[in-house]
Amino acid sequence: MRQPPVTVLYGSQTGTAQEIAQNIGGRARELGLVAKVAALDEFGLDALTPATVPVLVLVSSSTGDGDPPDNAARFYGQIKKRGQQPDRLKGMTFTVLGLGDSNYTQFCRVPRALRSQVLALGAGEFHPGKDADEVDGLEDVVEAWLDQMLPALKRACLPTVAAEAASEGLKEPVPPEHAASTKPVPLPECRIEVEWLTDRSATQAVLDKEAAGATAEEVGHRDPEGLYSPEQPFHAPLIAARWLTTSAAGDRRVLHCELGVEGSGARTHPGDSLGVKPANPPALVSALAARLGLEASAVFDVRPRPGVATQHLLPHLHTPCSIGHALTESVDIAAPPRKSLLRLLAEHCAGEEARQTLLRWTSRAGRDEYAKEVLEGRPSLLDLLTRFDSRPPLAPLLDALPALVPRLYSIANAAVAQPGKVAMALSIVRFTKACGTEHEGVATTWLERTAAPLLQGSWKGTEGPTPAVPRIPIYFRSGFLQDRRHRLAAAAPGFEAGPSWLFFGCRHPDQDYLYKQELEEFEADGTLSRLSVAFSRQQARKVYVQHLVERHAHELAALLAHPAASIFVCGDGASMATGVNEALARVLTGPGAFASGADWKAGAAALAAMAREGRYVRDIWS
Ligand SMILES: Cc1cc2nc3c(=O)[nH]c(=O)nc-3n(C[C@H](O)[C@H](O)[C@H](O)COP(=O)(O)O)c2cc1C
Repeated sequence: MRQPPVTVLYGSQTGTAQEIAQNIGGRARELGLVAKVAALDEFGLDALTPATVPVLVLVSSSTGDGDPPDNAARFYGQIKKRGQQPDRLKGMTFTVLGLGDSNYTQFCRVPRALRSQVLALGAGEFHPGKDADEVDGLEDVVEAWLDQMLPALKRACLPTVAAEAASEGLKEPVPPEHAASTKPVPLPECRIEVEWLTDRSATQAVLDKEAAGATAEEVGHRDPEGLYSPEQPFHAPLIAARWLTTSAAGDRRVLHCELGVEGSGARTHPGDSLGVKPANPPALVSALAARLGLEASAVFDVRPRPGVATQHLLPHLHTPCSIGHALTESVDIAAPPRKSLLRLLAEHCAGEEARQTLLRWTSRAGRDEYAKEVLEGRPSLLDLLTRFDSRPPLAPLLDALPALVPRLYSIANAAVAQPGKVAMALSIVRFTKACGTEHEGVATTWLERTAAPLLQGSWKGTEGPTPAVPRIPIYFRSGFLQDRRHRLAAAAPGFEAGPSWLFFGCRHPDQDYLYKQELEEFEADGTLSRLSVAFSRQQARKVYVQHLVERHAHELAALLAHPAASIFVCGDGASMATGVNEALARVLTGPGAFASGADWKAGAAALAAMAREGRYVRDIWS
């Protein structure tokens, strides 16, 4: 009897789930199984049948506010549609690994929904799923789950007749790989072949189309509902830009950009965000193409390798396209390379020592080295190719590189106050890495370059470059305030608004007090009942917003006792949101919790209840 194949499908916004899925595929192959790996949208719901996919492993993250990653959005929308045949997936056996972050209100919403839909359609589980939380650190949890899941996967793949005979030998799970294992991650399977276009006129037509940029039809695209996507964005002109920080703020530079959205049909709300599709820095693109020995103007197409039957393979590549275009617009070349990519580089190193180093970094024993050299050191793909003298071929490289995905920015104004435009504030990311080269944040430096004529005062008219602006709802702080001001002005006579208190944090009043003028106006005209600003670097001791929350614990507790009281937190998820969460939990535990250091579990439960009721909303990033 033929062995059933394993299908590993992933939904991944920033590449973590993709990396884990590739790793599962590789390890399944090492166990002698036939495994294929694809993004959920590459594979497509139509192809998901018990006959084609008898054994399924799903790995997915969530993005936005519990939304599906871009490469899973179509599949997710389809599988959640009502009216599907209830036993469509009967006979399929599956498991789900969810990746999430419990700082988000909708923890693991997408993997959980995928699991319940696949179950509802009649499939059964061969192994219990797992929700892995960034807060606990993904690696240990995922590795422990894999150690248990892989033997179960092998058992699930035994043909039924053979299963009975062999089950004796497999009763004991395959022993977990030892933490100190020096075994490198498996080499990712390359699913594509590259075909170079040699016909001159066909090549020229592709280059001309790329040089012309978005067509009039694309620029003119309007959705009647105001709904846009990375594939069909609304092309918004950049109409204004200014710095929100002074030169005294040193390396902290925050840029305010305004985009025209007149006629888009979009109705943005406080808390919504913008997705902006950036382009990689031109200098990095040319240097990378040169290092790989490729002409930026060479045009290629891709086709699946024999045996790879995936519906929409690498849809982000938009082939046929030029090398320059693919490296600029389609793949993420600036992110720290994942282990599967390092494994590929190791295969194509000139020297054995370099190869061994890279292989070690991908193994469990080399985990600390990987963390130090790659996660902390942040070398780009180019840095590593240069350092290790590696030259991988184009096809596996394109298959291994994550897609260049839109970056999300909270909307910094309110549609009700400023109809027809959306604003965003972004910190420019640029620093020198341990290896000595510069790291440029892809989207922020691209927006800075795009806004340069406005910043230098050399702007003519309002026609400008056209960043893509899909509508992705999450929360934003300043939008909330402007919205409140207008709601108050428009309120019926006698309407009494409750109090509003903003805790705002920055470094120094003269350097990075973002939107100072607007916030002070809000306080003066009563939009805000109270404004408390923490300047972390104005005095010797660091003061952050969570310290102000603690300082005002009694007054805050009284306000939050109101059954309609709401808390909105926006900003850095790594330290601010965690610190504020703890401070608020203490506030809600009751007076004296700060002074006595009492256990604040009761406060944490009260916060969780507020989150469930939509009264504790966090828009955070790290
Ligand atoms: C902008 C953004 C929004 C996120 N939203 C959620 C969410 O709503 N729920 C959740 O559990 N995790 C959320 N996360 C956490 C990711 O799911 C988690 O970091 C995951 O490991 C990312 O995997 P990926 O790289 O495959 O996308 C979010 C992360 C980011 C950056």
